[in-house]
Amino acid sequence: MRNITPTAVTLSDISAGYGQREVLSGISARVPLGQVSVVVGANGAGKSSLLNVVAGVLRPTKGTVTTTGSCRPAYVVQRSHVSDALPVTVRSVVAMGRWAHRGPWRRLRGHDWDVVDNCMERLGIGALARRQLGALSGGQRQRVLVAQGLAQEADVLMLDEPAAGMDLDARARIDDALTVAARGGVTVLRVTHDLEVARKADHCLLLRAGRLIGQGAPGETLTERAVREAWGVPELG
Ligand SMILES: Nc1ncnc2c1ncn2[C@@H]1O[C@H](COP(=O)(O)OP(=O)(O)OP(=O)(O)O)[C@@H](O)[C@H]1O
Repeated sequence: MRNITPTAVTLSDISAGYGQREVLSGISARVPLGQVSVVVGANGAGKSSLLNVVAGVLRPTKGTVTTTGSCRPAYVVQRSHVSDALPVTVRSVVAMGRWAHRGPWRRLRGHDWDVVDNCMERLGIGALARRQLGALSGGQRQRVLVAQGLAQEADVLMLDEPAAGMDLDARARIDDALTVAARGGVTVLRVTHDLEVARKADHCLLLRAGRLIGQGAPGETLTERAVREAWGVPELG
């Protein structure tokens, strides 16, 4: 008998879009508790939109999102959504992640700073602690945002292409940090168009043109045929 992990988030027959344009249609899927799940597919397939529906940022026109048990969310945006001019240090940005526990502008306690420093170490940005966010490279900045997400110690951590444009070392750091978080009980849901990342996840949701064409363990879901279909590549011969 297969061992089915409990579900953290259930999507039932979700449709969503922008204005009159529907970009997600009839999506029913589950996000398993305490695992790393990926939303994978080609450009424009609707990955970010689906993440936004789960995060409650984009309201579905049809269907429901239900969560099980404790479900405090954290959402890590893409670095391009953060202003270069923000006059704050790296450590302060990561510390903002603790507002989820202490409330905004409240004095952080010793434990909060331990979490902040630990999250920076996990992402390999400890040495950047006193630098201004705006003075960092794109890849460094993205790691700061992931550290901020981890510092929230959320139940469900959602990330939109957290490793986009990064070098191998930074990507490995992010992968490891997310895996460790999941092993600690956090439900991780990340968007990626990188098949290598998707194959290493515990669970994947494969999208094509706004529809779910597969879900489950990557080994079973990301077959050559399914990948060809998702990327619109015709079969040879
Ligand atoms: N704010 C918006 N307003 C209007 N249309 C949008 C908006 N955001 C996304 N779309 C459209 O919705 C569709 C799905 O976009 P989405 O960003 O969800 O896809 P994606 O799979 O994450 O793409 P990518 O890999 O290129 O980031 C696209 O056709 C896109 O043009």
